[in-house]
Amino acid sequence: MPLEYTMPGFEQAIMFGIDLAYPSELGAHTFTVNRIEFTGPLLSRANWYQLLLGLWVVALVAIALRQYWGLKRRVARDEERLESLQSYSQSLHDKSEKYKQLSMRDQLTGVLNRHGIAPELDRLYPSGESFAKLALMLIDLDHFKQLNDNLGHQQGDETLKALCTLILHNIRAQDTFCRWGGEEFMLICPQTEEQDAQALAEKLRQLISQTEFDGVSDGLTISIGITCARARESFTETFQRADAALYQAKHSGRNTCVFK
Ligand SMILES: Nc1nc2c(ncn2[C@@H]2O[C@H](COP(=O)(O)OP(=O)(O)OP(=O)(O)O)[C@@H](O)[C@H]2O)c(=O)[nH]1
Repeated sequence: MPLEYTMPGFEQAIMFGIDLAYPSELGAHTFTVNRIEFTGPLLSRANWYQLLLGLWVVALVAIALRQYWGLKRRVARDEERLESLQSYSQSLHDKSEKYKQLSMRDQLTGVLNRHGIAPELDRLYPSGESFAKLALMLIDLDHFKQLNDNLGHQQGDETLKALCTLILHNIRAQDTFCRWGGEEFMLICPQTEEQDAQALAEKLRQLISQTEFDGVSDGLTISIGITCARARESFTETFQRADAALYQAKHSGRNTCVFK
């Protein structure tokens, strides 16, 4: 051992003795160290095992914690993604509802269009045949082309809107009113007999002819073709009868109601 390490009070010094079994002569000697053994109360086999076990447990806990935090982060990320997908799907659903509603309504007057009345027709004609009493009316403005020509298309539009508002305020909640096309409208009245249908049509006809529409000085009239659905007939058959009734109303001078 180098001399400086043997100084008393030097903390890093390790001292070991060499027990020579036989006296050796003075001079240079070569020694072989076969084994170094550390001893002491802290270096017992049990302590080593405890230390290894402790390290092993610490390593296991560290791995488990790492997995746990990783999993937690992934779950939080997935939840965030799920939330954004849900809100995206909700906005798509809202938009599709909005477009569905728009596609069912006439843009000018806001009443149902042909597409919009289809669910009501499906309800009243299940499997394509009527099964309940109902009245169907076709309402057509008289000489509307003339009104357009004289007062302009814009005035024609305003008149159509006012007409729809007036009719909507004078039918029952269960009746369905729609714009069938151009200046022709359809009114479906469920659970309605011939007499009641005719009375309602006449009430509407009179109401329109007595109303002063803004900007229309000559007055406005309508013709109405009315019919009631017969048992087990198709919508087309009912419609054709109402159309024939309307044709007859037009040809008998307009501003009139005809039942067929
Ligand atoms: N302003 C306006 N006019 C429309 C609209 N849709 C259809 N029309 C017009 O309605 C008129 C319908 O003309 P016709 O089919 O000859 O009917 P009419 O003049 O009312 O004659 P009758 O039905 O026989 O009494 C046409 O001039 C169309 O341009 C609309 O949305 N706005």
